[in-house]
Amino acid sequence: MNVKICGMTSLEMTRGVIACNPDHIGFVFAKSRRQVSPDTVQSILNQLENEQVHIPHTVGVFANADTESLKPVMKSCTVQALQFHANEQLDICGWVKENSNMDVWLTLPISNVGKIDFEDELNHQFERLAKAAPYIDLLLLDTHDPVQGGGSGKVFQWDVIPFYQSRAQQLGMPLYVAGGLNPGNIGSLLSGYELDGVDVSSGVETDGIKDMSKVDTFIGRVRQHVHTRTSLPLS
Ligand SMILES: O=C(O)c1ccccc1N[C@@H]1O[C@H](COP(=O)(O)O)[C@@H](O)[C@H]1O
Repeated sequence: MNVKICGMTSLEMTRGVIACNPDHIGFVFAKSRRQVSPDTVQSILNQLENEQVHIPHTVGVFANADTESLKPVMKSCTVQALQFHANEQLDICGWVKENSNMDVWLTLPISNVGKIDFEDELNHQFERLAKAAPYIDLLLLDTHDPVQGGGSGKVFQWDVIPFYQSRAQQLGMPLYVAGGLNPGNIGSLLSGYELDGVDVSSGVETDGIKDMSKVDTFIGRVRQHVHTRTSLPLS
């Protein structure tokens, strides 16, 4: 069971989050109040390397990305995975693999729709990603957010998770869950579902800034639910 803490915006915040021992940290390149530039991220990573801090697997987060928007990150930043939200065109997954050695994480947006619509949505999503599947390393479920594509702090109806788990397993892809997680609801998510990983941003913040006490409690609760699966895409 892996845990990603997303939305680092400063050196001090990144240092504090890393001290809580997450498996992945995320930097948001999408338009968001958490948006950071590739140069800022690289300067944070360089400084931590100079301090000999052990840096976890790093993920860059995009929404509605096109290849032009990826180029500055691929050129000047050493994040190890790119996470795509709200991408209409999935050719971008193959393009990343042809042009870098970065992992590709694809987010599937979950709307809180009724059961019949949900089955249509599920089929549509997996038909759409079939062609790009060879280039995708990991699937992430997040609450559909029509405005910025993710990071809304809202929970989706978790009872759809097993349907996505079985499709992800058929494709041999790990499945992570995000969307409105926090120290108060993570225990109930993990008691109900055996996941490969979880991802959080808003729920470990106070007044829009990462709150190390919440980060530490969240990660501690995830660690209580450690499973034995080990073959996950940590570079
Ligand atoms: O965090 C953001 O600002 C963001 C912006 C645009 C797309 C994705 C974003 N973050 C990702 O959203 C999910 C859920 O976050 P939350 O815990 O509900 O706030 C997570 O995967 C973040 O990486």
